[in-house]
Amino acid sequence: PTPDFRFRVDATDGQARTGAITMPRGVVRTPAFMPVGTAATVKAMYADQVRELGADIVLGNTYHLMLRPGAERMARLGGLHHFMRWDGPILTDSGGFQVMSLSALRKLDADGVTFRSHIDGTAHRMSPERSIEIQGLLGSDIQMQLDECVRLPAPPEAIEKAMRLSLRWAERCRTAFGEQPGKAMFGIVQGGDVPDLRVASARALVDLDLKGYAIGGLAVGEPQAVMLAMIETVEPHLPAHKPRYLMGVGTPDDLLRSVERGVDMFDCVMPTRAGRHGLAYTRHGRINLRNARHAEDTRPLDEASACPAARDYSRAYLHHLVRSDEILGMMLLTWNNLAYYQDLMAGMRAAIREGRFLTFAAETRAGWERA
Ligand SMILES: CNc1nc2cc3c(cc2[nH]1)N=C(N)NC3
Repeated sequence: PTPDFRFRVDATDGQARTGAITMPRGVVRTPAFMPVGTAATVKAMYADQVRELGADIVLGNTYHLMLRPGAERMARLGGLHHFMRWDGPILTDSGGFQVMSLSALRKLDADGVTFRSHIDGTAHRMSPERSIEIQGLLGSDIQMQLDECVRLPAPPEAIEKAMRLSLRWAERCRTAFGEQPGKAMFGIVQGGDVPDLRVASARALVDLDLKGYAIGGLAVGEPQAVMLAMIETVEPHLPAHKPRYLMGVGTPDDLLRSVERGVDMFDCVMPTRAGRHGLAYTRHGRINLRNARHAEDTRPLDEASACPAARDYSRAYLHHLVRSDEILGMMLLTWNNLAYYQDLMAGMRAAIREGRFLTFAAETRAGWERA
């Protein structure tokens, strides 16, 4: 690991790229999938298991951690890495999206957002500066700017207003972040589903010379085609030598199609949340273990997997655990799903290196038909 934050592209295959981000806390192989660790835990997983299944970096949430246990308290306790026993890099979201999607009674102004906690109703204030301060107190390695996320569909004027506010907040976050060797602050491209606004946002953020660029305001219920069109609109305006991070994405198919279009980093609650609801992602496709057809199926989810949850337990047993609402069912399916996501990312990285990405994607999709 190096004293600074560095991104390198090792190989490309069309728009797809594979490489690595090196930081003092470790190396992140790209394309990378970041398991979501919202409340200082990747739900139902030990940190060691998350590492063993191949994740190099996890995501934490400013919004949740500032409410509980509190940013200053987390700092007193030694920071998020020590607290949750994860010694690799951590990326933290800024709270912009969570305030809009989780908090009650929020009031947004040019200076920030005032909101009430969804946990206990207490009032809180988040400004660009406070978001960066909190992410610093948590010990975050990659910090996200505070942005304003509009829910789609929305009138173009509202989308433009939010995009311009987010740009002003990006500048304030960059000033507040200052120079922190080994750490990074990423901007977030906004602009909804309006191509011209997306391009204007991307170009203005690139002028700020940030260390990485997220594409935000997507994966909020829009059709996959719209999401892919926005990536294609923005990608040519982002520097090739800096990471691109698509926030909140996605299904295995979303990942394949987004990597194909030049995205390097992802986070999504899909594999962990689906696991808790009895859904297994496998190379044969998605399997709902609650379904009675599994009641006497002695096969494992995937006998070829290196993950014990996929290889060593019968579908009948997993079906029983899910039907019985047993905690072990959530644990094993979360483990399986995260392992499958990491295997998919590793497969993409190898395929890009060997110049066979499109073949890999086609073969992967073909495998899903046999769930
Ligand atoms: C689940 N979909 C999703 N879209 C997102 C979009 C954003 C985000 C988180 C998301 N999650 N965080 C931000 N700070 N801004 C944009």
